[in-house]
Parts: sequence; C-alpha cells; structure tokens
Amino acid sequence: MKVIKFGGSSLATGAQLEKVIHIIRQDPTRQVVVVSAPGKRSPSDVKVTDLLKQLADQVLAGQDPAAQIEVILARYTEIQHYFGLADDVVEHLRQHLKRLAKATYPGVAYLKAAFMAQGEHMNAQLVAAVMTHLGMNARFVSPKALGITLTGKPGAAQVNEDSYTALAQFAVPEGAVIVVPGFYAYDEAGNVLTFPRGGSDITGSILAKGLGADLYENFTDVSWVYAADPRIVAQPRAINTLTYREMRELAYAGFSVFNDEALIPVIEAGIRVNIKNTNAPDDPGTIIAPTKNVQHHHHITGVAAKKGFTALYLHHYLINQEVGFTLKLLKILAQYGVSYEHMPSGIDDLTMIIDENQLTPQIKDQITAEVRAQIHPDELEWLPDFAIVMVVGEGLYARPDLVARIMVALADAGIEPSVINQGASKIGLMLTVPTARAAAAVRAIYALSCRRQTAPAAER
Ligand SMILES: Nc1ncnc2c1ncn2[C@@H]1O[C@H](COP(=O)(O)OP(=O)(O)O)[C@@H](O)[C@H]1O
Ligand SMILES: N[C@@H](CC(=O)OP(=O)(O)O)C(=O)O
Repeated sequence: MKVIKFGGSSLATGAQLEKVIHIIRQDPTRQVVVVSAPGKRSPSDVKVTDLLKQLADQVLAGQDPAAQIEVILARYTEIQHYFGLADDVVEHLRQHLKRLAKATYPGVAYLKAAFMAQGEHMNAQLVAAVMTHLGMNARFVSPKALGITLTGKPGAAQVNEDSYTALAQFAVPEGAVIVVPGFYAYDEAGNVLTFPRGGSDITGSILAKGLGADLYENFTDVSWVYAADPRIVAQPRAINTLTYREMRELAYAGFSVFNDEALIPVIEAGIRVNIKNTNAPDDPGTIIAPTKNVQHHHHITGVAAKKGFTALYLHHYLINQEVGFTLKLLKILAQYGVSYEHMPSGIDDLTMIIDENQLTPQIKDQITAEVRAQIHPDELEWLPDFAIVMVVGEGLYARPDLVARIMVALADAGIEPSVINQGASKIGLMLTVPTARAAAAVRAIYALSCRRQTAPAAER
C-alpha cells in the first residue's frame, strides 16, 4: 500500500484534479490519498488557506464574513462544476463555514487554526465526492476517525505518539481508496490544531508510518528536488536520490518542496519518499532514502537559503570557565518561549542565531534586560537581517578543500559570511549572510558545485 499526497498546486482546478484522479487510478496500491487545500491557479492567485486566514481576520475584527465565504466557496464550485457534481456538496460546505464563524474558541490562535484547516477539510470531502461520482470506491476519512491526536500550539502542532497505536488498528478496505485531509487534526480537548504551513506533507508522513506504507509518494508541481531552488537558479541540476538527513537539512533551509518536519515519521519507520510531478507523472522523480552510494553522487548535493534570522551576540570574558553560563542564557530565552537555531561560541564570545518570527520588539527588550541583570555581559548586541545558507552533501567529508573553495566563490561574489559552522553536522556547512545577499550566495555556491564536480551519467 502507498500513501500518496497531493499538494495545493495539484488540486488548484478541476483540470488538475482530473490528473490526480488519473494518477490514483493507474496504481491500485495508491489507497491512502492525502490532500491539501486548492493552491494557486496562477502566480498572482491566492491559496485557499490564505483566503481562510483572511476570513478568520474578518471574523476576529467583527466584520461580516459573507462575501469572503463566497470567494472561498467559488474555488470549490469551480471544481464541482468541472465534474458536473450536484450543487448540494458546496451548499453543505457553505453551512459548515457559517457555523464555524459563529462557534467559540479557546483563543485567537485556535480560531485561526480552525478556519485555516477548513481548506483541507472541505477539499478532502469534495475530492472523495468527485471520485465516487466517477464510479470509484472512495470515501472521506477524517483525522479523528483515524485516531490521530495532536499536542502543542495551533500552527505548530506535533503528533501524539498514541496516534500510531490507533492507526495500527485501522485497516484500509480492500479495493478502496480513502481520502484524508492534510494539515490538521484535533488535540485531546477536541480543538483543531494545524501543523506549520506546508504541513499536509506531515500528515502524509504520519499516515505512511502509522499505516505501514511501502512508499510515500508526494506529488507536486516539479519533477525533482533540484540542487538549488529553481526560483533562485535557472534550470538547476535534478537530484535522483537524497538521504533523509540531506533532505532534512535542505528542507529546513529553504527547499520548500517538502516540509522538513515531515521527514521524521518516515525516518522512524524507514519508509522511502518519492517526490513526483502531477503534471509529468511518468518522470521517476526524486527518491529520499535512508542512505545512498556517495561515490556516485556530487559532493555538494544541494545549497539552500532561508531568510528571517536575527543574532544575539554576547561578549563576556571567560565564558569557557563560567559553569552554567549558557544554561542561564537558555533559561532566559525559554522564559520568553524563544528557541535558537545555531549557537557558535568561543572563549569570550557567543552568538545565538534566532528565528525572527519568535521575536517582537518587546520580547527583545525583555531578554536584553534579563541577560544584563543575570549574566552581566561586557557587550550585548542584536544583529538583525540574516539569512542562513546551508551547503549539504553526504560526500562533503571527502572534500576537505571544499570550505576554502566555497569561501573563495563567496569572496569573488563580494559576499562576506558572518558566521561559519562546520562540523556540528557531518553533512552540512552553515553560513550566515546578509538577507539581501542570500540568493547571490546560493548562485555562487551552486555554480561552484557545477564547475568542479563531474556529473555522473545517471545524474541530471
Ligand atoms: N530545491 C528545490 N527543488 C524543487 N522545488 C523547489 C526547491 N526549492 C523550492 N522549490 C519550490 O517548491 C515548489 C513546490 O512546493 P509547494 O509549492 O509547496 O507545492 P505543493 O503545492 O505541491 O505542496 C516548487 O514549485 C518550487 O518552486
Ligand atoms: N494548505 C496548507 C498546507 C499545505 O501543505 O499546503 P501545500 O501542500 O499547498 O504546500 C498551506 O497552505 O500551508
């Protein structure tokens, strides 16, 4: 049995859904289908999840949501009409959205999550209805019916381990297809929680592990994971095979084609992931596997950049001798719900790289005051506007000259990295550069990886 997930780009229109249904029909083992909400029909279009976010904001502001509800439903009506389905399907969704606007929630974040989850909830029902209409043995199955429960905050939920016990009891009926909405499930109290954006990939991975899939197929709008983001580098090299840890690092650092958190369940279960293209389903796509034969691959597998980081720099004599210095600092950050991404340090200096989304001006002021009071640094500075650049490859260890060559390539492009972290991960080199230079850094390192490495015939 295969779990097969379709992203918003694969479900944006009736014509796209027709391709999806063709793909499902081609292989009787494609029995567990995970769907996202309809995505963009053109580059200037708005994803249904974002329309729902706007709807939630209107409800919170006490505005009349009727017009926005119709804008959202029009996306589903378009698909319904493409297949000549009866109007009662969308009417059912209309009533559901209206009820949602009147319900009460434990807090603003819960309300937003409940609305944003509807994109997937409604789409899975529509997709199942279309498939049934076309004579297929398909049915909608909710995350609740599967026994998936979540913990954590709305927008950053995590799967409860008990979910896997429940999923193990679920048998997919012989010859049938189940259609499951991605991106959300419920907590123990029955509130809707969502995963981070792009989180339908996570639902697919949880189902692949919990239901014991042979393969997790992830269909999107590109045929491969490329060695660099195709929006940054024109026609980058396609990657045939990636290891789990290569993909984790690259997805974390900007390869948005697959969610970084989505790898964890499949890693735990040892299930391979196949990234494939709904618009070119015969292309074999990229396989993400536990290991690969490094000799047959590039030393640099990929290079990615992620914007939106701030550094907290501290100078304090004898950090290395002061027992518990870092512990005190981490406790202060924890007090304000702030985690860190990287923390290079020296005998008298420490730089903590933090995701900007966690920091408001008020939180920064409070952290500054606490650090000054408890740690007494000689210097404290917030350095905003960083991007992280990750150079990743299982074969990096075999090329000790690579760091020097990367630095030369960056210097030639006029880019000066402020932090370099190699060794923390065996397969990755992390650099920070100013946000405005992130794309140029990716291009410079990518060009280097093409110039000095001979592409094996199998690699495209
Ligand atoms: N290294 C990469 N290889 C392929 N695609 C990438 C890469 N980095 C970023 N992307 C982007 O990811 C997109 C697919 O992800 P996403 O838009 O989330 O699709 P979906 O709607 O199918 O979930 C591609 O269209 C591409 O622009
Ligand atoms: N619809 C959600 C979840 C998701 O995974 O979407 P997509 O598959 O289109 O990236 C989002 O926009 O974040």
